[in-house]
Amino acid sequence: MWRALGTVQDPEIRRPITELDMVESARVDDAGVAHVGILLTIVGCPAANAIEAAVRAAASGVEGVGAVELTVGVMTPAQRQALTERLRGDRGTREMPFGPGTLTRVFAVTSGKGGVGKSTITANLAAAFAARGLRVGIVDADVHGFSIPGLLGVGENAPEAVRPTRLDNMILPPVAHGIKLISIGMFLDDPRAAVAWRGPMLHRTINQFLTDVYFGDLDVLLLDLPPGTGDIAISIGQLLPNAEVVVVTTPQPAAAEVAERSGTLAVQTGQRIAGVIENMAGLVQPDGSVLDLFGSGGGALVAERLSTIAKRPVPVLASVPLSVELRTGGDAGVPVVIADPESSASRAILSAADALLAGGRSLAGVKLGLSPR
Ligand SMILES: Nc1ncnc2c1ncn2[C@@H]1O[C@H](COP(=O)(O)OP(=O)(O)OP(=O)(O)O)[C@@H](O)[C@H]1O
Repeated sequence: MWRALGTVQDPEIRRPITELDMVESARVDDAGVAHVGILLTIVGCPAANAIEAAVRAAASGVEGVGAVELTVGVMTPAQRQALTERLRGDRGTREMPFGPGTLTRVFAVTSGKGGVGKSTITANLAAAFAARGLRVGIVDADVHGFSIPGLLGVGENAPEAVRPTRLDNMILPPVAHGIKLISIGMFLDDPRAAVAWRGPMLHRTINQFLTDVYFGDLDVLLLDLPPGTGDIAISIGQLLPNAEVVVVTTPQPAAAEVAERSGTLAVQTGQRIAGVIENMAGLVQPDGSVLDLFGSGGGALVAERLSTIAKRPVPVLASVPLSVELRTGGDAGVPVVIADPESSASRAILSAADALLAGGRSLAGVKLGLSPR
């Protein structure tokens, strides 16, 4: 029975419920009735129905079990605190786990100006990493123009709950398409309201996202930065000097200069520029001809200039074409990389993700900060 219950994962924490002290009791009586008591983390846990159904299914699959009697309780504050301490593991009470020394690859996706598809690329890169079997998280740091929840289908019109669960001072991020995500949009009473915060407040919010949100052990963390070189980009530079920066630009040569500035800031804060992704490149038309709506060469130009600034070669990771599928996938909350992995946009993004993984930094000397089970 215990083994069967061990196959049930908490959908938000993504660990077996048997490891989270969520199974209070489990026994099978002589009549073949399984008596299972589970403890939810909080009252009104959004995952309650899913957990109950999974527990029932797992218990009834055990040999000799004819019926399942399930009792559902809620953890006491002390049990909850023990759980959050355990989840934080050896990282101590409120330490930020993604700074220098982390085993997680941290990519900050930036652009010189808005509307170049930075958020669309971030969501699709995350989906590409998840498709490669990696554990992926996204911090939507574009607090003034948050769009990641919508792009991954947890926007205001989506069926899933968009309010993250809170376990005392730990925040459990919603999971969409296997990606854990957190966004300022999830904390606003009115997601349409403008966020009018200044630097210190933004800095605190990003710091809190990185510290109090339980991402668990991630292989990759992506940050969707606001366009330009504002307060958030500087905060991320200070908090995560180990982050690798991905610069998104259009093929328009005139856009190259502004994109270059974002890369320059990264170099100044000691971050490594992982590469450039050119987005909105030539549109293949029904007759097979290519329409360069936004010109061409912008990606190569930015990469060349950033190579000079960084004093090391900065590659163009991919050139993603203008694509109706990419746009409609974003509108529908299903990244094109998942919906149509064979489309030309998907192939370009998947190859960019592979190039990013291949260009990994050395882990020599990095402390193994894995959470205990
Ligand atoms: N390659 C592409 N082909 C077609 N449409 C695209 C492409 N890339 C992005 N788009 C569309 O362009 C619009 C802007 O994209 P997105 O919101 O990702 O840009 P952004 O750079 O993150 O903007 P901001 O930083 O201002 O939030 C969206 O409607 C998106 O669907």
